[in-house]
Amino acid sequence: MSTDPTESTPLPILLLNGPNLNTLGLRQPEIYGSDTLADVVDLAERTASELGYGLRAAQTNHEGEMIDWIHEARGQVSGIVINPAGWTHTSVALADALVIPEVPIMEVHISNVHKREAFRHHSYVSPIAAGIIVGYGVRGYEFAIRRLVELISD
Ligand SMILES: O=C1C[C@@](O)(C(=O)O)C[C@@H](O)[C@@H]1O
Repeated sequence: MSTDPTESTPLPILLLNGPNLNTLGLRQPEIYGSDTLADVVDLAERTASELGYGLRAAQTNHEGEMIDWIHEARGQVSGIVINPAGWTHTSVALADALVIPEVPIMEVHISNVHKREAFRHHSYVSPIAAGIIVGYGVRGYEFAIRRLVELISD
């Protein structure tokens, strides 16, 4: 990475986690593992920082709050990594919102949703995502940030 002080700092990456992901580590560890949301944010911060980016992270159980944050992200972030959790499979409104910031979106699922119930096989977010990382456990967040930075740099 260049250390030229005249070079401007890139806009941060936004990491968004949807409903119930605040309970990571407790919730169905046989599916989601034992890492907590704090561990995920720590991993994401370290990965972003290694690549020269700051990270803003937020989690909510309230769909309208998530949509407001996505609107506010327009012009403020370089790209978005999102695990939409249950809204993946239900929310046209979330997918509509994610187009508004006009930045690359990476969709992450900790579990392999395609190995699970049929209702988890469809995602409203995937058609607008630049890429999807599924079934790599929480390391998927790291891979998503690495890919996001490649996309931003292109
Ligand atoms: O809450 C979640 C988490 C999830 O997005 C995942 O990370 O594997 C998969 C979704 O089906 C589920 O509703």
